[in-house]
Order: sequence, then C-alpha cells, then structure tokens
Amino acid sequence: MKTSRIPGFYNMTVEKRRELLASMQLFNDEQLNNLRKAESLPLGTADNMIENVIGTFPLPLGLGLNFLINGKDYAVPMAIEEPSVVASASYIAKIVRDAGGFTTESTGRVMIGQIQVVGCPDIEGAKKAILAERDALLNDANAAYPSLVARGGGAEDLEVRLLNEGSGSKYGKMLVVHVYINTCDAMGANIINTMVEALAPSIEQLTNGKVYLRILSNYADRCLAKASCAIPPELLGSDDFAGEAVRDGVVHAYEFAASDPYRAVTHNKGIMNGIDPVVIATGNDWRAVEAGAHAYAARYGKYSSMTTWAVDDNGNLVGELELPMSVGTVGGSIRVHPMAQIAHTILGVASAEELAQIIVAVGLAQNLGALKALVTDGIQKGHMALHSRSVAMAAGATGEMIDIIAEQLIQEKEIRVGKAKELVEEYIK
Ligand SMILES: CC(C)(COP(=O)([O-])OP(=O)([O-])OC[C@H]1O[C@@H](n2cnc3c(N)ncnc32)[C@H](O)[C@@H]1OP(=O)([O-])[O-])[C@@H](O)C(=O)NCCC(=O)NCCSC(=O)C[C@@](C)(O)CC(=O)[O-]
Ligand SMILES: NC(=O)C1=CN([C@@H]2O[C@H](COP(=O)(O)OP(=O)(O)OC[C@H]3O[C@@H](n4cnc5c(N)ncnc54)[C@H](O)[C@@H]3O)[C@@H](O)[C@H]2O)C=CC1
Repeated sequence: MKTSRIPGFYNMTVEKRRELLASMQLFNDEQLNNLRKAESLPLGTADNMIENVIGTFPLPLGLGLNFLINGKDYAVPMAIEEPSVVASASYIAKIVRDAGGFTTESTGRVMIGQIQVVGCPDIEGAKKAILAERDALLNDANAAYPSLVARGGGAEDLEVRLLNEGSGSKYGKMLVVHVYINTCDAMGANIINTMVEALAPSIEQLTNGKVYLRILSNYADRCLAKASCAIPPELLGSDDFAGEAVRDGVVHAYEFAASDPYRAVTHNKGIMNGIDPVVIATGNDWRAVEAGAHAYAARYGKYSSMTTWAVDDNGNLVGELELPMSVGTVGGSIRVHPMAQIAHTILGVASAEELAQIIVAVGLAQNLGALKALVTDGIQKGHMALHSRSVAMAAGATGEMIDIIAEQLIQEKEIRVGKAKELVEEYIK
C-alpha cells in the first residue's frame, strides 16, 4: 500500500472506511462483499472447520495504522475484543514512523519435529546409529513431503538429545531426535508431524527402542523474528510530560518487568495484546505463538520481559522484541476463512517471514503504548475512555444512546456498568 497513514480514519463510519480501502484497491468486490456481510464466516464453512458446530463467534476486525516497517507501509488487520489496543498500536506506530520506522529481521523458517524414543538397551549406541544414518533419515523425511522440497524447504538437519538423566525415574534415560525442517510459508505443524511419523519405524529399528511421541515443538527457537526501533525523546513528550521523562519512565518500566515475574507477565500480556490480534486475523494458530513466546521469555531460566528498552548514546529510546513466530501465509485455515484471506490481502505480505516480522513490530509498538500510558497519565485515562462504549452497551444502551452515555461516563469520571445503568434509565425516562 502507498501509505498506512490515514488521518481521521477512526472518525469515519465503518462503511466509509471500507469504501476508502476499496478505493485504495486493497481488495476485490467479492472480498468487499464478504466484509459487508454480517456473517463473514459462512456456517457451512465453519461446520467443516471444527466439530459440533452450533454457530460462529465473530470478533471486531480493526486496522492498526501508520506502520512503517523496513521502509514499507502496512495497515495491519487486528481481530480483538479489547478497546484501546488498536488505537494504541496506531498511536505508537505514528511516533515510530516519524523516527524512521521499525527495523525487522528474522532467522529463517526452520521448525523442529521431535521423536521420543524410550527403552533403548544401549542409548549411546542408539544415538550413534541415528547420526550415522543422518542423510538417509533426512531423505526419508523429505520423501514423506516432496512438495515442500520442491518449494525449496524440507528436512535440513537432525540432532539427537539424551533426556531424563538423573531424574530418578524407573524408566531411565530417553532419547529424543530433533528434525530441523524448513517449512517455507506454512506454519508447518501438519507437515512436520507427517515427516516425523514417517521416520518413526526407522528410528525404532536403529535404536531397538520404542517410539512414543512424534510431534512438532512449539518452541520454535530457529524461527525467530525481531523488531527494533529508536525514538528521539522529543517524539515522546507532550504538554504535560517531557520526552526525556517518558523515555526514562519506559526504561524503568522495562527494568521492573526484567527483574520481577509478577510484572513481566502483565508487561508481556500487553505485548500479546498486539501480537494475538494479528495472528488471529491472519488465520494463524495463536496458541502455538503464545506458548512459544512465553517459553522464549523464560529462556535464561527465569520468566522475564519479552522486550528490552534502553537509551542509546544519542539519547534515543531504543526498543527490541525478538520472539519465535511460527506463522504461515498458507495452510491451516488461512485459505478457508474468508476474513483471513481479506487480512492477507490488506497486509500484502509476500512470505511468512515478512508476516512474522510485522507481527513482532506490532508487539513492540503495543508494549510501548501501554508503558507510555503507564508512566504518564496511567492506563485508565486512554483505555477507559475507549472502554466506555462497551460499558454503555453492557448497561443496555443501544444506537445513538451508546455514544451519549459513553461521553457522560467520561465526563463524570465513573466508567462502570452501575453508573451506566443509572444513566440509561434516566435517558429512557
Ligand atoms: C488510547 C491512546 C492511544 C490515546 O492516546 P491520545 O494521546 O489521546 O491519542 P491522540 O488523540 O493524540 O491520537 C494519537 C494517535 O493515536 C491513534 N488513536 C487515538 N485515538 C484513537 C481511536 N479512538 N481510534 C483509533 N486510533 C486512535 C491515532 O493513530 C492517532 O493519530 P491520528 O491518526 O489522529 O493522527 C493512549 O491513551 C494509549 O495508547 N493508551 C494505552 C492503551 C493500552 O495499552 N491498551 C491496552 C489495554 S490495557 C492492557 O491490557 C495491558 C497492560 C496495560 O496491562 C500492559 C502493561 O501493564 O504493560
Ligand atoms: N502443536 C501445534 O501447534 C499443532 C498445530 N496444528 C495445526 O496445524 C495447522 C498448520 O499446519 P501446516 O502444516 O502449516 O498446514 P497444512 O497442513 O495446511 O500444510 C500446508 C500446505 O500448504 C502447502 N503449501 C502451499 N504453498 C506453500 C508454501 N509456499 N510453503 C509451504 N507450504 C506450502 C503445502 O504443500 C501443504 O500442503 C494449523 O491449523 C495448526 O493449528 C496441528 C497439530 C499440532
């Protein structure tokens, strides 16, 4: 897209926003119609996606605006129920844009398949036997998924690990084979599972042991994406808060999260506020991303902050976020869910690596949005002002009443359902 800077987007009606995006040729007529349909996931499709279907469960889909990443503009689709997240991501993306944008990179697309072997009579011999057959095993894995190899991916390497040593278990040590697989643009769970299941009989023969689990690892630490930004303090200030004070407050907030798991969990929840909505909107597996992200936050033996924030030699606030990001642009439900297709069209990414990098940039922005609010006005001011409409609706407000009651709640600084119910009753009288 030419630019993701669309001032006043949030003041437009939903229909105006759609028309504007269509005029920017972000989607075709069919996709525009899908967006317009109240039921954007047809029931028949849903019924074929999971089991025991009785309906669908829609979420609001918003656009994170202003994102400039590696010099390219992105409007980022975000599916989320929580108010102020999309506004906050757009707010920080606007600031970072003025500072030159986000810089991102990734380590590639290598995922891990695990094969657990127990009861090996000679575990060291079993390890040697597997390593001696490394090339043949990789060939067998690739033969189980030739289309992936044709795309330039496939099983690239393997490793043998010995676990359960000194655990005191009556079952003794176990052997675990790690198969490293380049899954190209797919998240790869099914691909990997197919490959490791295919290898199991050969592994049993080589080890004289019994194979139990054959499954991918969601600890995708060879499929990392990293985003960073450097913001001059003057872009962080306002009439009430000096930029240097905001910058230093953010670093203090980071140091709190880095040293205390009680704070780190909340800090990281704020990061996942940005990440999950993009993962969901693009039809990806958010449980896989969540599990990998939190494990990575504990990689040094203690659960800690996913981001780092520091001040560089020029006085800029420098932030960084690196996470496992096992997302795809194909596979799973991506081509099945019409809204996921629209999300991919809007994003216009060419590869899963590019998508992964956008997602960590949004996570970094979201973290700074929350920290900036926390070290200045406090979270309630911005968040609760936007939450007031949900509170009004929860109290029974409908139609034009919603904005009126929401505004009264903000004016009276009492954004709670009890107060909203009183106001709704007064309004109806
Ligand atoms: C909410 C803001 C952005 C207001 O902040 P503000 O200063 O009032 O914003 P503004 O009016 O100056 O607007 C700045 C930009 O923000 C965007 N923006 C502004 N308003 C809207 C809107 N209505 N809809 C869409 N976009 C909006 C928009 O891009 C706008 O630029 P423009 O396009 O106008 O040139 C700010 O207060 C904020 O970022 N607050 C933090 C919100 C947050 O983090 N919410 C998450 C929920 S709390 C939580 O779950 C996590 C937490 C906090 O516990 C994590 C942690 O502890 O670390
Ligand atoms: N622990 C976990 O995370 C588990 C997750 N899952 C689920 O698995 C699904 C993801 O599995 P996948 O193997 O990704 O999906 P998938 O089974 O749909 O496979 C991807 C397909 O896309 C094709 N393809 C087309 N273009 C490609 C390209 N450029 N690069 C790579 N492949 C391309 C492949 O040939 C393959 O047929 C998700 O729905 C996830 O929820 C399943 C089991 C466990």
